[in-house]
Amino acid sequence: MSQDAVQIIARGPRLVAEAAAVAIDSDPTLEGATYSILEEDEDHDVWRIDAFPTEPFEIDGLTALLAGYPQLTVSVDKLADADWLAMSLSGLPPVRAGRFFVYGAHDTGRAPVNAVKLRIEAGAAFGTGHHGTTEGCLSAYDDLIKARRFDKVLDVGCGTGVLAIAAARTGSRVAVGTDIDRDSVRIANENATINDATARFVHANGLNDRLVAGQAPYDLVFANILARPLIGLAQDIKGALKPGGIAILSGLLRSQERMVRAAYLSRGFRMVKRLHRDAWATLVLERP
Ligand SMILES: C[S@@+](CC[C@H](N)C(=O)[O-])C[C@H]1O[C@@H](n2cnc3c(N)ncnc32)[C@H](O)[C@@H]1O
Repeated sequence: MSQDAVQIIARGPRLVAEAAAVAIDSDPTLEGATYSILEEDEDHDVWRIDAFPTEPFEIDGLTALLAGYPQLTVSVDKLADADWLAMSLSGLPPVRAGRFFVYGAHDTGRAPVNAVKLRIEAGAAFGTGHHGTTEGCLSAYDDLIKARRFDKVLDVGCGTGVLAIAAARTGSRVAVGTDIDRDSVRIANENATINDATARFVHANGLNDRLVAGQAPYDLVFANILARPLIGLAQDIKGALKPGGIAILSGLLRSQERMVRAAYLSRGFRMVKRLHRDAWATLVLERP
């Protein structure tokens, strides 16, 4: 991470903010830039993009891209400390998603008795439960396990490992995850230990790993990554699932739902459910 970490904030109407978010997703040079999009003021149609570029070329790329949307008001603020991510997470409140209660060390003792408690230390990884995509995946999963048990679960793009850990803690015998980011894999394995969960995480691109292949076929695959990789991985995810198995997909914007859905429906998947959180969509699909 560069010394001068910045936060770029862009505010404007939903359609414009969503179009800018799609443009960020489509720009291969901005693949590593983390951002979120959410509704800030429902009454006045104010949506907000928060981007956290870590390299000078990402700052330049994002600023130039957002300048192409004159209806957005853009500000670039220096963050006081290079450890901005840890700082921003340390004060976050716990999250309740279905039966799951996701909390950090600072919230120990606040968990309700009847919840499945997941203590997640994020560090530099994504997945505290606060993001609409993680929360959407956990809520969709919580709903499914009311009626069905998923013996083997795969989590593609595990981040903190929160999704596979949730599965391991609710009866899945096998819970494995992959991430292209080595720090995330380390953090996810640490979180598995903290939560006494038999989940295992490996460094891999998509499903491309011997452990992942060795445990296939799966009853359920989580993939909370971006729209483009979700489309690119459709065939691999189908190949890794049992017939009748479930894919929970997130990381896509509502505006990208149709194209992601098409990639899976064209392979015979059936749409089971979709959830919306802020601008984000979570899709639940069943393999033929
Ligand atoms: C949005 S985060 C999701 C984290 C967590 N699963 C959750 O739901 O909160 C996406 C994660 O996918 C990882 N990722 C992106 N592309 C990937 C790929 N092709 N293969 C494996 N992991 C990938 C990123 O490094 C990041 O940790």
